[in-house]
Amino acid sequence: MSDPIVEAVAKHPAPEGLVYTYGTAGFRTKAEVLDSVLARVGLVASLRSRSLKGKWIGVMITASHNPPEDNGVKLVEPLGNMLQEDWEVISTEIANKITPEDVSKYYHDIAAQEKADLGTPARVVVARDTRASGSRLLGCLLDGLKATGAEVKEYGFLTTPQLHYMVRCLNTEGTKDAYGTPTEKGYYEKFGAAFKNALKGKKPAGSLTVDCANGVGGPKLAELIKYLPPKEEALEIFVINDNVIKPESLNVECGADFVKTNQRAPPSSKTGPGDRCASLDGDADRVVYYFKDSSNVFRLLDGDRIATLVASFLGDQVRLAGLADSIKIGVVQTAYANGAATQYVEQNLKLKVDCTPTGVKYLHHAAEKLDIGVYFEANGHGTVIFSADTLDTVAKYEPKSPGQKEALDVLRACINLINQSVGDALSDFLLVEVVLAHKNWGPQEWLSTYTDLPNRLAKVIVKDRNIFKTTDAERKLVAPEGLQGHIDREVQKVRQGRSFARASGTEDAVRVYAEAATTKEAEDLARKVSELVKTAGGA
Ligand SMILES: CC(=O)N[C@H]1[C@@H](OP(=O)(O)O)O[C@H](CO)[C@@H](O)[C@@H]1O
Ligand SMILES: [Mg+2]
Repeated sequence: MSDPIVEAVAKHPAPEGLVYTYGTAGFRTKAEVLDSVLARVGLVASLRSRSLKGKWIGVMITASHNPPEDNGVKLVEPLGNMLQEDWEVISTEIANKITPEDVSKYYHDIAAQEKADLGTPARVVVARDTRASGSRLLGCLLDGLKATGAEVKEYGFLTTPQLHYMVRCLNTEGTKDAYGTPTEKGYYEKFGAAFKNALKGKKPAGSLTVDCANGVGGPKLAELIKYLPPKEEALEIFVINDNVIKPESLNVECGADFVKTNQRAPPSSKTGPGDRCASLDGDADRVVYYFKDSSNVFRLLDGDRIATLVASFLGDQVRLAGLADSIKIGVVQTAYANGAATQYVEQNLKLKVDCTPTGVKYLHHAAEKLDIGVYFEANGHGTVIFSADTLDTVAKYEPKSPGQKEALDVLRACINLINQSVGDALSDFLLVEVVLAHKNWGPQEWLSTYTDLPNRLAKVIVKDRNIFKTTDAERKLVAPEGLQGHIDREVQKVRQGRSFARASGTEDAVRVYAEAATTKEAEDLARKVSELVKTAGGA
């Protein structure tokens, strides 16, 4: 009797000699070597769903901010979270099995181990970004899914956060936690209405130009705009870099990663001084803001800035609503957060800061422990999550004055405006616009809240990055032995110095971060620490 698993896997043979890893952002590499991985991810998605008694699992085909020739795939848990860690291991294992028979055996072993009854339904939601390789890879994924007999919902093109939203909606449909209608229209209606309610008649000053990285965010934002209040009443949005007809232009000289890495606007940007601009990445789960100041100097407002802005605003609304005693807000950052941002949150906003390892799943997890958890990576990935108790308190609270009612209304609308399933560039920028409108701030006022410490991020190529082991949320190295002591000595030589080195989870390199009182000191420190890393890594 033929084995459908063996057949599906044999149809998409793995290239010889390649090792795949399910990393921070799923599998991600050159699209031309991903066929076998996609077919096998189909098998894992079904197993995961069956291990959860048929809950919907998401599969997103994207390589986010990577170049157009790359692609990738990641799995989404039922409430929209990133894949659980033991399943990352299973995914890596199955991707690296050599023969189709090995894959099939492993599939059945995992089914037994994870109590995934193969006779019960498996449900999987799939979507992709606009990369040219996406349609071929989708075919490979569907072959894997079909072989397992899964029920598949195909959404075509979606942003990554839209896919997370669909997964959460499908799994909560008809329950008291129902998140929304699991359709694109449902998404636009939910966020469009929340934006209008959160603005409460306030109008953001000026317009916003959104660079969509020539990715899937472009057409999706164009659609979302149809559900926002008319521009005369609320926000005028100019959409640029939205060319998805030319997939080779994806993330090229535009997008959030270009802006953050190069610390400059996309060359195509034509805005004037004081005009707010935002850039999304290729799958629209990251956003950074920027503008030209009155001297025509480029100014970046990154994820740290979004976190501080939003935390301060939500703190105000909670206090004004009379809820400060029952709801505590916290901010979660990684070691890449600028030291000035951390200090501002602790000393000016008087809020708690937690630091976690790099990667959204760690931040999300830490934020889940807070009443209101604001988490952003400096590069613009992030969101705000509200605990079940907080949602309950906010829903039931009876305001004692018109002022309390006003703040409570805004807070309730913000809860709906913020994508609870994952960081969402579209929802995040609408939230920023709401905050700026309420504060009556332009980008200059936002920037003036604190001054970033000059910093440098460098990449060092070493023989084996896996020898670099860290502790203390990746801020200190425990191996190679002695290296941390050398780094500490360099740090002490500069004013307000801070530096750390860690192996990247997405690239074959060690990242070095340094900040100090002046640009020169930050650059020197980054260079010295990079040299130490190079020597220790035997490059
Ligand atoms: C310094 C930096 O920006 N690191 C990024 C990058 O991780 P690395 O492990 O540093 O390669 O990609 C991750 C996935 O997109 C993202 O979560 C993270 O913030
Ligand atoms: Mg992304």
